[in-house]
Amino acid sequence: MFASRYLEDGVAAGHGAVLRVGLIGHGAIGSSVADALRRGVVPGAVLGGVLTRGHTAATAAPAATAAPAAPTAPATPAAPAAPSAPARVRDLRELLASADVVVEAAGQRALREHGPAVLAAGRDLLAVSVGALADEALFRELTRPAAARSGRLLICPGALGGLDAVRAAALAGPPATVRLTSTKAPASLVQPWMDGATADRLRSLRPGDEPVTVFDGDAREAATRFPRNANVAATLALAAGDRADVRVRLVAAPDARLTRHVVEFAGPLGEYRFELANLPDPANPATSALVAPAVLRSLADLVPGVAWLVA
Ligand SMILES: NC(=O)C1=CN([C@@H]2O[C@H](COP(=O)(O)OP(=O)(O)OC[C@H]3O[C@@H](n4cnc5c(N)ncnc54)[C@H](OP(=O)(O)O)[C@@H]3O)[C@@H](O)[C@H]2O)C=CC1
Ligand SMILES: O=C([O-])CC(=O)C(=O)O
Repeated sequence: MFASRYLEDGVAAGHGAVLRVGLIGHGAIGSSVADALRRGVVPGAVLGGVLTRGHTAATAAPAATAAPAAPTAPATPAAPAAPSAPARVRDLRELLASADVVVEAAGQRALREHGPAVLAAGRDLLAVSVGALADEALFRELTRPAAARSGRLLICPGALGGLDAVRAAALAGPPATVRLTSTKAPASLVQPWMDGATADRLRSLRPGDEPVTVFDGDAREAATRFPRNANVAATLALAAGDRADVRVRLVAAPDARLTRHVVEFAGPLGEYRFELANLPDPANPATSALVAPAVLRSLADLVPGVAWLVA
């Protein structure tokens, strides 16, 4: 259904059967996604525009009008990167004009700030900063019945995996246990609200020191208190049927070369355990390098005319 809408829009706008992607954020995730789209890694998807606040040095290039999506055939993944500046837009209005789907990869505040307007404009919104949905009011606003507007909120699995099985099993009945244990390098877990002693303790952990549990509680609180670390907790809770009782433990591990997420799920059909050990993104070690490809995978599912999927 949505695919044919993109197809018709694209053809009507003279862009051919392409999916134009608008990006909010051009940091570790956004810049990788933008580069991959330019290289044609997702056949049928093109970069429409990129919106940032221009606060971060690496993303503070002067604003320029976004180029409209070109109707060219997508390159193969092996094609060399197109050396071009991001298709920078000045504001959300300009981004919406250049996009069929908008990807939020900019932080929980950005999802709060732009999410409602994206959906109201009839664009689908692929959210990465899923922890923002721990705010009940925002969740209700972004998930109002589709009849009220045509855009849909799509949740990117991001750094997690196994959510297909969790979603499927949760449809069979409420799970008895849903647990997430995330282990990261200590510096990535330091938060502005922590007292000086706690922050200093985390920063001073050295290889060989014992891991330190920095949080043990529910998914909503985890996502709120660790907005750059525990979006995955909110994602798991939603996949398990919007459960309030998902237990989350965040561990600072001085020896952690990889960011580890362990999902444990027990439901009426069985028990599952998924463990992901992700390389951190070199541009932002708090973010797993898997997240940008996860966005690309989600976008690939939205391209019109796709013949087969592992959905
Ligand atoms: N679901 C998951 O598995 C994961 C989710 N995340 C989420 O993704 C977010 C982005 O991660 P990452 O790319 O590593 O972060 P970075 O800090 O590397 O990049 C953030 C980008 O967003 C831009 N930005 C920030 N606020 C706004 C805004 N209000 N409007 C427009 N642009 C904005 C920044 O530019 P500027 O400052 O110039 O505006 C920058 O380009 C994280 O904050 C986290 O919420 C991260 C990892 C995993
Ligand atoms: O990238 C990760 O491993 C997870 C993460 O930061 C988040 O969920 O916010």
